[in-house]
Amino acid sequence: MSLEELHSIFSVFALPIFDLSSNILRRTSRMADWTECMNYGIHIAREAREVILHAFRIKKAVMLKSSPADLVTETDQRVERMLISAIKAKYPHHKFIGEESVAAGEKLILTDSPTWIIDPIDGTANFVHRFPFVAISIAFAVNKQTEFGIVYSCIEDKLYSAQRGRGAFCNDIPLATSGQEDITKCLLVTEIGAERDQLALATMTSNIHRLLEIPVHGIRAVGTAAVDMCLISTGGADAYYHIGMHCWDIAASALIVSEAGGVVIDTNGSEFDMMARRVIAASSMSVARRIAQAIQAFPCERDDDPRAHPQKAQIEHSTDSGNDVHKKAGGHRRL
Ligand SMILES: O=P(O)(O)O[C@H]1[C@H](O)[C@@H](O)[C@H](O)[C@H](O)[C@@H]1O
Ligand SMILES: [Mg+2]
Ligand SMILES: [Mg+2]
Repeated sequence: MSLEELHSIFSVFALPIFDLSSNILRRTSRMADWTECMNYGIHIAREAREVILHAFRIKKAVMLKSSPADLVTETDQRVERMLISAIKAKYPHHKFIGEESVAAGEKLILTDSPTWIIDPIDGTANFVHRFPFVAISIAFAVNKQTEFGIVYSCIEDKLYSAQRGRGAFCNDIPLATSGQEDITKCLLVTEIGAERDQLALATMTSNIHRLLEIPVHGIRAVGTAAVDMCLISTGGADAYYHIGMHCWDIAASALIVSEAGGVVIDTNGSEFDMMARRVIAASSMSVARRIAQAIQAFPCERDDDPRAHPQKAQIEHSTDSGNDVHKKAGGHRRL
């Protein structure tokens, strides 16, 4: 009987054993070595990359989610299905939070159980337009703490990985942030996101304006939050900030940045919370705090808020990227 099943039985009686079993789970996860799990995650990410590389080159059926800029394709759904079924086959008691499973109506609940947090294609708009920055992001959490993170930038063939307490790597080469402490010497990355309402757009553009006038050296947007953040871990950029992304976009890369010697905080300056949909990842705390001081956030429902992720109305939209964009019937999307 798994510890999670033990939890559910004894928690009903609220017996002292319940505390004992959760303490066992905590101690076990602290002692556990998740290397074998991470290596399996890397193995299936490599398999998923082959599917993405093939689909990258061909015409795609594009569907819309929360806005005309929030795209999804059959490949996103197929890759997520492939990853989750491969993991279930090896680790049947593990839990999952997947971007496209949540979009299809699954509840987003992070428990103490071993949980895989998956974005099958981070940078779907790039994928649709054949803009060559498309990543698979896989994080693994136990007791709500990320134990390892994998970000595979598929077209670049750069596999970023980190295990808690054991450093960060890109294609097995150790990573280190720039360590930059002077905001006026920083190159920033951010994302414009899929929000197209006036408040979000005004907030995003005023944040860019305020940061540029500090001044900073520049601001870039690669189109995938996961790769943006991995660039901080390489020292290729010095800080990333974003409001509105989801846990699956950044759970893996947040660990990769911190294991490369960077800092990851909330945009309000408090401790990072992967469900809050706000993040600053930086080469140093002084740069992170300076960005927190300069920017404002627009309101976002937490990822783990039960009211979040309602089935969004599907919007008709045409695109000039040579792909067919079509309306999805209402209700849950097939996965
Ligand atoms: O939907 P995918 O998985 O492509 O994730 C991207 C979001 O769609 C953007 O809004 C967001 O701004 C980031 O670009 C994020 O990577
Ligand atoms: Mg994403
Ligand atoms: Mg995605």
